[in-house]
Amino acid sequence: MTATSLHSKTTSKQTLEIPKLARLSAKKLTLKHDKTSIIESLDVSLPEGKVTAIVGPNGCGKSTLLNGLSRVHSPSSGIVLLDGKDIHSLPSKEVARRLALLPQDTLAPDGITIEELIRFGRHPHQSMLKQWAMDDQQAINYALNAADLDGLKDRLLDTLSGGQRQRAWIAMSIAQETPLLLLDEPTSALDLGHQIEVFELIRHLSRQGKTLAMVVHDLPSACQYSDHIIAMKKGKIITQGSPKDVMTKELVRELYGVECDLIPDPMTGSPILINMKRIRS
Ligand SMILES: Nc1ncnc2c1ncn2[C@@H]1O[C@H](COP(=O)(O)OP(=O)(O)OP(=O)(O)O)[C@@H](O)[C@H]1O
Repeated sequence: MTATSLHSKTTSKQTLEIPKLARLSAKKLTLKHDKTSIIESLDVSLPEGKVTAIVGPNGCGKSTLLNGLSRVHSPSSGIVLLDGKDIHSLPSKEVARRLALLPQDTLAPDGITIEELIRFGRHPHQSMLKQWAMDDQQAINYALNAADLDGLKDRLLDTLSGGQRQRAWIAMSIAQETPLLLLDEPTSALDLGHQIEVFELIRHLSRQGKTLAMVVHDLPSACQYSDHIIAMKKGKIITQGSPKDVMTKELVRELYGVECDLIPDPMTGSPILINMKRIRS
């Protein structure tokens, strides 16, 4: 692991074609587990070309929402629109060319290497008419490099540490080269250095035109690395907007039962949380 950030590495090496924007939104979306509504009649839209952080306490429905938006979870009512069309009416491959989801729980076949895992990300780009080509290998090399995995590409996935495995899955999502990328806690297993690299990569991808949404527990990172925050509680969006506008002492207390002070980052103006103290268990 080098101290070089992914951002600087990805800008200094091969650059892939900038993908077109894709729009993802939901109207009156209701998602249930068993017969219980987790998300009810929710309207949401991801700002194009921006990083959205979805925050909120455990169990409030963040993963359920991400799974609903990526059509892993079918709505009980309401609609998810991908570029204006009902996502459930679109062919799977077409969706997979526009939208990649990195779920919280991942499962890979036994005995595959990192590079083989990342190759799965190219599947939506293959067809009878388009076999494996140079752009596929380029996308894999880019993803390996972006996730700091060049030296590990031939290692078996099940021999890796949790953080290395998480980076391999992030690389697979990047190799899919979709304009929309949804990431469920992408840095949960990563050390501080790799967390920063992944957040910088996410920001870098948004600067290339991609639309990203990530579920994040770490509020300071959500404020620092997102353009837009969606704050959820009990299956509802209680507020959303830029970190500067949204992040208040009152919000932190309401979401997490934590008192804190907020000071502006001297460089970016985004809020920094200090003096955090739990006020109820
Ligand atoms: N497969 C399932 N079957 C039944 N209930 C589920 C299932 N998955 C999630 N739930 C319930 O749905 C609610 C929302 O879960 P979800 O995973 O979306 O929350 P979350 O905000 O992502 O939580 P966390 O921060 O802990 O990951 C929780 O009450 C959870 O227990």
